[in-house]
Amino acid sequence: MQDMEKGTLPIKTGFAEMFKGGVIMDVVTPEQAIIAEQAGATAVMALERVPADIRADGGVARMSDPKMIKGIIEAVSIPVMAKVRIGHFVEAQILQALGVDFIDESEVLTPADESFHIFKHGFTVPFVCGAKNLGEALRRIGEGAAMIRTKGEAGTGNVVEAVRHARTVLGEIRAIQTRPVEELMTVARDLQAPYELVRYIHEHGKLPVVNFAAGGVATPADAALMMQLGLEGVFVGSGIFKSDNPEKRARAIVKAVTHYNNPDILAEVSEDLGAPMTGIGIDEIIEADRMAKRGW
Ligand SMILES: O=C(CO)[C@H](O)[C@H](O)COP(=O)(O)O
Repeated sequence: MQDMEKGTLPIKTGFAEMFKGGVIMDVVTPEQAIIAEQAGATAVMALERVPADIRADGGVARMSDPKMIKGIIEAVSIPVMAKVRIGHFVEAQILQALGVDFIDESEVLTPADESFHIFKHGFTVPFVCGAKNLGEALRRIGEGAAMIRTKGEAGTGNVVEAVRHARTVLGEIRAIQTRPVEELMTVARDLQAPYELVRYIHEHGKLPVVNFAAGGVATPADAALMMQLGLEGVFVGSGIFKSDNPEKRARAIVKAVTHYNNPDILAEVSEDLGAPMTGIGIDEIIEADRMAKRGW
């Protein structure tokens, strides 16, 4: 799609701005990618299994087969993202060589490195990364992420963790704005975040990159909830293609994100969608299976 070979940080973050107000959908086949594009997705995330299936299957989840990613790139005209394991910079080199438009360094896959994330400034392709709190978001931005998303708890169809992470990040941003400037170095120390980025938050009251919701969004109401909380767009993985009527649900979620403040439209698009994916209660997940705790 876009030539990212000379991708500087402003080009990468500017590209992410184009997704604002939109829905990015996980797809596992070219056919699903076409459904997503026709429903109005602003981008697709190409992967072999949606998070609900990764969770159900267990084992090691890795970067998808390049052939499958190429098939999806050929099928659609919207940007195509794909996932690498946390810290797996060789998987990222491969995806960059394939020409994907964005890389998700994702906790949904099995981490390759427990201590170190990818040095994303070293790539021309832009990256999106998950975060549970502001410190984590700023560390990823410090490493070069051009976009942030809440981690939520992917593959559960349960929005509660995405809400928790969104409220945490946005609440921490508001708290920084109230601090006098001389306290910001201590704030940076406590958050384990780069000082210059804490200064940016203090001055602007927002992250320096686009901030999306992800992990557990399954209904139009979930998507609108994340927007009303203050996020700038939504990733939906399992919620669409693990539901009864993916075409209709995909269109409904896109409309819900566009009209997130209009309850009449939200009521209309929520009607007769067929069964949503079966969700999982967060308490039903054992600690070891929590995807959100991967990465730091
Ligand atoms: O990293 C992601 C963005 O594509 C995940 O796939 C996303 O969090 C999806 O989670 P879910 O399946 O719960 O919607």
